[in-house]
Order: sequence, then structure tokens, then C-alpha cells
Amino acid sequence: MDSLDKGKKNPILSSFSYAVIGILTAIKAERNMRFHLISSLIAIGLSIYFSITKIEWLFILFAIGGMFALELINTAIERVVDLVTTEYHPFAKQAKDIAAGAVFIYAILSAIAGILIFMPYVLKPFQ
Ligand SMILES: Nc1ncnc2c1ncn2[C@@H]1O[C@H](COP(=O)(O)OP(=O)(O)OP(=O)(O)O)[C@@H](O)[C@H]1O
Repeated sequence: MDSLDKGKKNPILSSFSYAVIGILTAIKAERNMRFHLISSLIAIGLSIYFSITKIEWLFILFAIGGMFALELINTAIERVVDLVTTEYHPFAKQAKDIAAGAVFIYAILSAIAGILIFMPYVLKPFQ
């Protein structure tokens, strides 16, 4: 049995544990992941504080989950690019910048969703 066959006895459990290891590795290595973690905790805290509706929770949870998923994919792309070359290559630049672009678009959308959801709750006492 070589090292890649380890854990094949329970494939569901092992792929779950690899996924958790991947998430923890990215949180440890990537500053952006830690930023998303803190932002997510703040968003969840505000959602509980303002007792937002079920539909609003759905948007918040999809914003958080989507952001983490995209940042993980972006990190994986960065790793693969660095594995292929640490030399300057225009395709390496394109791959990293395009993946970063995907994260950026989702981050903007998530921020807009957050503002649209929380703003009315914040402004309510002043109306
Ligand atoms: N091998 C490469 N060839 C050409 N350009 C590269 C290469 N590696 C990185 N770059 C460019 O440098 C920028 C910074 O790359 P880096 O790998 O530090 O990722 P990053 O965008 O700073 O993300 P993070 O901070 O999450 O690691 C990239 O966005 C890309 O434009």
C-alpha cells in the first residue's frame, strides 16, 4: 500500500477528513481566509443580534459559504501554479489574477448583500 492509498478503507470519512485538513491548512496559510473567518463571525453575530428573517439568513449563509469556497479554490490554484513554476510566466500571472478576480466579484456581491440586509436594521432606531 503506498502513501496515496492510506485511508481508503472508509472513503467517505477520509475524503471528509482531507477536506477539513485542506480548510485548516488554508486558514493557517492565507491571511485572506482569516479575514473571511472574522468577517463571517461578525456577519453571524449581527444576524443573531438583529434576528434577521429566514430568507436573509439564506443570503448571509450563501455569501459566507460561497466566499470560503471561492477563496479555497483560489488558494488551490495559487498552489498548483507555484508547483508548476516559481519563475515569472504570463500564464501563471493570468491564472492567479483570474482566480483572484472570481473572489473579488463574489466579495463585492457579498458586501452589497450584507449592506442591503443589515442597513434597514441599523437605521430602524433613527426612523
Ligand atoms: N509565477 C508567476 N508568474 C507571473 N506572475 C506571478 C507569478 N506568481 C505570482 N504572480 C503575480 O503576482 C501576484 C501575487 O502573487 P502571489 O502568489 O503572492 O498571490 P497573491 O495574489 O498575493 O495572493 P495571496 O496573498 O493570497 O497569496 C499575482 O496576483 C500574480 O499577478
